[in-house]
Amino acid sequence: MSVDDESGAAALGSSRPAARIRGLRKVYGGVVALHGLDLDVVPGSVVGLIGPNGAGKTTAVRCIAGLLKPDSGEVSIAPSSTPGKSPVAIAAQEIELYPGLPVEMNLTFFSELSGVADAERVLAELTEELELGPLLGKLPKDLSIGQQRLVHVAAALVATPELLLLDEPTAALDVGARETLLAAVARRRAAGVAVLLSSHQLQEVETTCDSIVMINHGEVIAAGNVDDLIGEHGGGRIELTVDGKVEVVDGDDVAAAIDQVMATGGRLEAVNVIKPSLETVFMSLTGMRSTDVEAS
Ligand SMILES: Nc1ncnc2c1ncn2[C@@H]1O[C@H](COP(=O)(O)OP(=O)(O)OP(=O)(O)O)[C@@H](O)[C@H]1O
Repeated sequence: MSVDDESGAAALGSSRPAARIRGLRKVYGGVVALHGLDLDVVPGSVVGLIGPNGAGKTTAVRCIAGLLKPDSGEVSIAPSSTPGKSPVAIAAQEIELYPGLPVEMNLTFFSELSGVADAERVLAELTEELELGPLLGKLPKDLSIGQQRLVHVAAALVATPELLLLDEPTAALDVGARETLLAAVARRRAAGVAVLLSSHQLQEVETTCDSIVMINHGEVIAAGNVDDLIGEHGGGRIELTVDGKVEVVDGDDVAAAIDQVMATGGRLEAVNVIKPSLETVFMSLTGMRSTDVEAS
């Protein structure tokens, strides 16, 4: 990773990417995890990084954060435009908290590590924003997995980064905590932070992200504005279960789909109508079914 040495003063409010990724390639032994990823994340936007299990999302996020060395390619991170803020912070997929420190000390430690200005105020605001108050005195082992995840993401937010990398930040969060966290992400976007959000939760990606990069087997299979992609690839589909087998019919005409599938006989057990959405884009481009997507 390189942090550009030009002044970052123009980064906020400009279209200059906070992260500029070109030709990112990573091979593990014989497995090519990334074939040459191109990606920009501009200030004040949230880019969703989506793809099936093993697509290469975590590899990409870790390479961008500088935690993993790519085999080739360029990762440029814009320097911080504001003294006391970090250029980049990551909430990695694996929860990383110091087991011997209560939550408050963990967060204080991470804010000191990043050299954030006015750490006490930042921590107090974050505690209120993410409703962390009841957790502050507890050790990580005494938290639920969802609570640990929230504190783990908070440890990235205390760095007040200008580029925020989030790898499955809402995994294991309940509905309330998920909404609280996504609202915090939206506030940072509004404040000019560039966010890269990797997630399997396509509904939250659809509502939270301005654009997406969809990868499969380490290659980009779609990229762009969420609404444009839904318009282009997200036609509705109908899944009909006949004698335990799922048949997929494209379109939104349920009666015609039933007629088509029942023409060959069999017992109709279930009909699942899927409206155009990021999920239908995902299914159309990866060949997955809705049940696969729910399980992923
Ligand atoms: N340390 C490793 N050693 C060998 N292969 C690895 C390693 N880490 C990842 N891989 C492989 O690289 C590919 C991409 O993995 P990666 O974890 O980046 O995918 P992902 O999209 O984040 O998956 P998931 O959605 O399941 O978290 C997979 O084929 C995976 O098996």
